[in-house]
Amino acid sequence: MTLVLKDVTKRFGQHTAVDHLSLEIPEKEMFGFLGGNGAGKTTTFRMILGLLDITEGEISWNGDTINYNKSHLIGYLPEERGLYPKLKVRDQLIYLGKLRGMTKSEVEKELKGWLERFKVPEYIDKKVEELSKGNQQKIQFISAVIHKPKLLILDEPFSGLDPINVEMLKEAVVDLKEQGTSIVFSSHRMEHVEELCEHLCILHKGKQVVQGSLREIKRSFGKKNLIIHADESLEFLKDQPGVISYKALTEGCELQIENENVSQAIFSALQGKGFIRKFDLEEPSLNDIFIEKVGASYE
Ligand SMILES: Nc1ncnc2c1ncn2[C@@H]1O[C@H](COP(=O)(O)OP(=O)(O)OP(=O)(O)O)[C@@H](O)[C@H]1O
Repeated sequence: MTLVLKDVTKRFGQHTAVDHLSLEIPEKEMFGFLGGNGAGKTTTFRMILGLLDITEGEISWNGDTINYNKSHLIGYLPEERGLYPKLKVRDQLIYLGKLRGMTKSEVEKELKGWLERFKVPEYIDKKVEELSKGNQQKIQFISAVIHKPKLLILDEPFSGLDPINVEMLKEAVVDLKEQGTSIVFSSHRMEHVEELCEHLCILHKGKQVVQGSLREIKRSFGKKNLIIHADESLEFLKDQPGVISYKALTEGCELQIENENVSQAIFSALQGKGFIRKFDLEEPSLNDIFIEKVGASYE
């Protein structure tokens, strides 16, 4: 059930939106697509789903192409949310569920379960236009998963949600993954991918700049972050060999260092420099990795 992209390119006229992208997205896993505005995430999803022609390359799932409009095995939360404003939530979901091969009573049972889980059971007979944007998004998420798809593609699932709803949706996504759904999602936010995904890809201007397992990506990056809290000034550490960058914190400093051995030397250099309250060697964040690979700050 692996999703495979082989050397996939999409051009819109002269503009290359996706540039020779090759990926293997493992089954029953959560895969993260990171990238800034216009990086090519939505275009890639639309090609995976068969909603957009591929200019060059191949995409297969279980060795076959995907036709989202004809498959009840796929769920898709598009970036541009597309519910019918005048329809009641119940009627809308029954309509969409039937398109995915469900009966009315199956849809109603699943829908009630999801609305209760999202703590909005009263929305079942409300028109979509009566709901806030964030709550409409929850309904659209339900419409993407109500038929229990095997492959779920979520385009920016957390954007526009308040922190409580982000958590609620994250938990739902993790549960679906544990039940065996393969999930691919895009985000602008590194921390969401860092928290949820085993494998990821960072796109920049249509090109893949990083790809692989989160653990491997961090390990192969080599550099580490060292956080030190102390009573005395630590500015002298700026000039220690192996220190790449120094950032002063209210309680001490954060250093980017070349490798673990440098932390050993810094530990020795701190002897006799007052009371050290914290000395933590951490993996680099995805943000650090992105900045290094793309050479630009990233939000
Ligand atoms: N139908 C189209 N016609 C022409 N250009 C397009 C079309 N769709 C997308 N593009 C261009 O392709 C590039 C990639 O767009 P895409 O929507 O895939 O990016 P994205 O990573 O999803 O960005 P965002 O995070 O802003 O949604 C952009 O430069 C965009 O302008």
